[in-house]
Amino acid sequence: APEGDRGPRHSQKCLQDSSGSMQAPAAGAMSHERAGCPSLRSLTEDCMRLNPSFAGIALRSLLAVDLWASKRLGVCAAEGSAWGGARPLMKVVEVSGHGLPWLLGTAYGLCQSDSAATREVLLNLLFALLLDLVLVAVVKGLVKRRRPTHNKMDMFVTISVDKYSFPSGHATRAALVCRFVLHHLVLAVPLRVLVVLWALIVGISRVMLGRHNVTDVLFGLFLGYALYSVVEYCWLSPLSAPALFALWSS
Ligand SMILES: CC(C)=CCC/C(C)=C/CC/C(C)=C/CC/C(C)=C/COP(=O)(O)O
Repeated sequence: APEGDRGPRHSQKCLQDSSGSMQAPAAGAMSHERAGCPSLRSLTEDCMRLNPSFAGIALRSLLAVDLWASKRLGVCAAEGSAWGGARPLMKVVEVSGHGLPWLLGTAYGLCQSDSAATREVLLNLLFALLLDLVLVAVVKGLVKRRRPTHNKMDMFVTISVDKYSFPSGHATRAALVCRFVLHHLVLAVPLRVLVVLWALIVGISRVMLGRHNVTDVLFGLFLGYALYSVVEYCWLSPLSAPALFALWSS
């Protein structure tokens, strides 16, 4: 009979010795395999494949919904897509959340600032942006999730791990910068609302451009939000990092 038709009775027979009693699996496994019977381990693996856990089913279902929704929401993924006309605008939003302008702008501000308080804030922002870049690169390298198939790889300056999509680096940066700015800049309420809207639009634009799946962006926003707490915890000051501040005070 084919492998799949043998069923539990076959498995049970294989685990019994000639006297009909059940054998300890480790002792019997080798001889049973030699006799053409699957080992207990391969039976357990087959069983897990046929009967996956609830968590496994939930994860697969979530990923299926994620792929389906991301494909439908990727309305600016190409010029010919449903909202292809909005693609240039989405690409401007993309540049506004890119790492390079943020890093260069912060470094420039740091070199130009002549107040100790501004320098402290900008140094911590630079530290936060670099930490974010490293963290996202590590997670992308570990998870290795491919970008959606409908994404056109025409992004402005990327590094090698940016071929992967989990998590969205733009989303982590947007959430991190948003929290940072709201905590350290005194802004009028309409401006504070604008900062939050900018972060959300950066996240949404990643899916609309077809760069990311929805879960990449949601996790990215969460990671950036959480990373700000780490930055606050490790806050660099002339007391905690005197050598670093000495670089700019001379
Ligand atoms: C310290 C200074 C001033 C410069 C550091 C230079 C440096 C290492 C720059 C790298 C910036 C860069 C290329 C970031 C990648 C941004 C990017 C394309 C992320 C991908 O975002 P995603 O949302 O598509 O995941």
